[in-house]
Amino acid sequence: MRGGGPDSMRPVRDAKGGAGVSIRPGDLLDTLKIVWTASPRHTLTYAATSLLGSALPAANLYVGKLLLDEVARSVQGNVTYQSLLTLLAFQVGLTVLGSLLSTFQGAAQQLLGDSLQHGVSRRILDKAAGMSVEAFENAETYDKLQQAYREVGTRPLGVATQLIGLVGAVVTLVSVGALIAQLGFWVLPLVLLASLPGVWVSNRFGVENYRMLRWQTHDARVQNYLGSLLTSDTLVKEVRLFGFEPYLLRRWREYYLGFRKQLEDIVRRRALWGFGASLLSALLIGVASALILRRAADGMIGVGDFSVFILGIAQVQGTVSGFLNGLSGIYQNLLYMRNLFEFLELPDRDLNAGETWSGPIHTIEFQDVGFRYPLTERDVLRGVNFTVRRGQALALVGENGAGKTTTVKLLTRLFEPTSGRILLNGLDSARFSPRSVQKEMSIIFQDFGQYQMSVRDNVAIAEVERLADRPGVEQAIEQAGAAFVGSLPDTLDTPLGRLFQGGRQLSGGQWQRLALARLYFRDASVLVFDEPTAALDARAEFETMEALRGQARDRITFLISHRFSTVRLADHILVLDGGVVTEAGSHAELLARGGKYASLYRLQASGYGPEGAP
Ligand SMILES: Nc1ncnc2c1ncn2[C@@H]1O[C@H](COP(=O)(O)OP(=O)(O)OP(=O)(O)O)[C@@H](O)[C@H]1O
Repeated sequence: MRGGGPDSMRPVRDAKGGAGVSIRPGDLLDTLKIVWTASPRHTLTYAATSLLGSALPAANLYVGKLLLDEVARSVQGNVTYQSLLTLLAFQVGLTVLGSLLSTFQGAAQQLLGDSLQHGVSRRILDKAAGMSVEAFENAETYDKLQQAYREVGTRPLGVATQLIGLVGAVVTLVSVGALIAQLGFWVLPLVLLASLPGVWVSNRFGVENYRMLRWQTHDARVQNYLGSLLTSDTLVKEVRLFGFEPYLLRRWREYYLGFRKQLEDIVRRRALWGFGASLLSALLIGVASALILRRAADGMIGVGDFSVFILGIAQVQGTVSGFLNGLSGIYQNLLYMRNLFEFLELPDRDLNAGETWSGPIHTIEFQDVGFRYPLTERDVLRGVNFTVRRGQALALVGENGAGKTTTVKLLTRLFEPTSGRILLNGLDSARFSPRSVQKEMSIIFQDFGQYQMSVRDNVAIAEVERLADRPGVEQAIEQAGAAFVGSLPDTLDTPLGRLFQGGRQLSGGQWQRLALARLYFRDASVLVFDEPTAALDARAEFETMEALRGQARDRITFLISHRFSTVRLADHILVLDGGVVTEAGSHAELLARGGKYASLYRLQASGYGPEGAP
């Protein structure tokens, strides 16, 4: 798991703590630019229909008032049926216009949302594709990426629609307000005032809710991870056998209970404040109603005016609440956008920066190489020196955590050394672009990928330019001894894995052979085997090592293995201990030296019986 296993899980944090993020002045404009670029046509359509629609409530109120006044006058007999019908036609016209506008508005919103989701997802994926391995191994960056990607479907569109909604609300408020204001100068302020308490409450708790969710991101990820352990097909065997389901469920529930406590706290406080706010609002509306009825009793306003007041209150309240909710919504969405911008602004690691390396690598020399993982306090490699030449195989041995994989990460330019240099053919590797150097290297990692794609894709993605090179794939499969491919229903085109329908699941060793085929498929002068035989049976291991020796003739081979039967085949062996090279030499030399290598070798050999001994 990224960011550590369950042992490194942090406790649920307090929801009321600061979110640690605040929006910047340019964020709104930047967001609008993103929206506009996603689809200018739909942005315009949405804005135009939305703003036109905002003027309709006032028009409706006004026509309704005229209609009521006419009906009242018709009681006295001085109104023609014709004039009533004309007003009705206006009202029907407004209704039709309203539904026409909202139809266009809805369609534009859906299409704009789709373009935005695609556009922003694309930017996030582009960014993720260019991010260093280091960034992925950093929990904070990884959280940012996850959050940005998770909410990409709603947030940017939210800012746009809410902002246009705000302008629309102003149009509605001004037009409806102008009608209400004619009933008396105090009516509008009272009605506006009555809307505020409820809106304040929803605004305040909306922000708090958002902060709570933000704070829960890390813990929610841990909880999700725990859930995924219980639903994973690959882990089910281990989980059942060790029987740690109750532990996982308990941890999962602990996180849930933590979230629940925070939610209950917010819901309780929100309910209390909400109740108080609605009482206050009812009181203010009561006062306004009493005052207006006073004027009606005095014969100063008619039935049409009264309808404007009654319907206007609801309209103003709804619009003010929409306006302020829109404000807080924009704020929350902008907080998300800030996270997105911060993510997009993370320094890129340009894999193409530097001179372009071309041609085979003949020698690799580590000169005093040291390394410390970012944000950590300990050097995991110190003063590592060695030279390896074409045709040679170098084995790295050492106990778990000794620094073997890290050495390979530096060699393959996934990370850069914090001190010292790596020379390729005598030239400083740092001068050359990581991508061009990586082109000369092929690798099978300890935790190699099991791609839920076809057999052919699993092999050929090592060199995507040659995806169609069927003979090349077949050759690599043969070199890797992955003969089982021939008995798959569609041979190279058989889909693999259980994720998708029709996929064939392979055994661990079969997957590993495909990973080996992937390594062979790339035409590289440096081959790196990080535990290449861990999942292979004895025969497969032997064959692999034979093939490896064949391959190694005109290449440089790096081999990490805990199996000494494999390691002894290497020309040169480095023993790493706590990030330092403690012994170096050939198998025979190291045995003769009688140091750590010799003792580890004898320890393992004794496990294999007398034949295993040197
Ligand atoms: N991404 C990382 N961030 C911080 N520390 C790391 C990271 N990856 C590895 N380490 C630390 O670096 C040290 C060397 O790890 P490395 O993976 O190179 O060991 P290894 O010799 O390959 O071990 P193994 O035999 O278990 O594969 C370990 O102490 C490990 O905890």
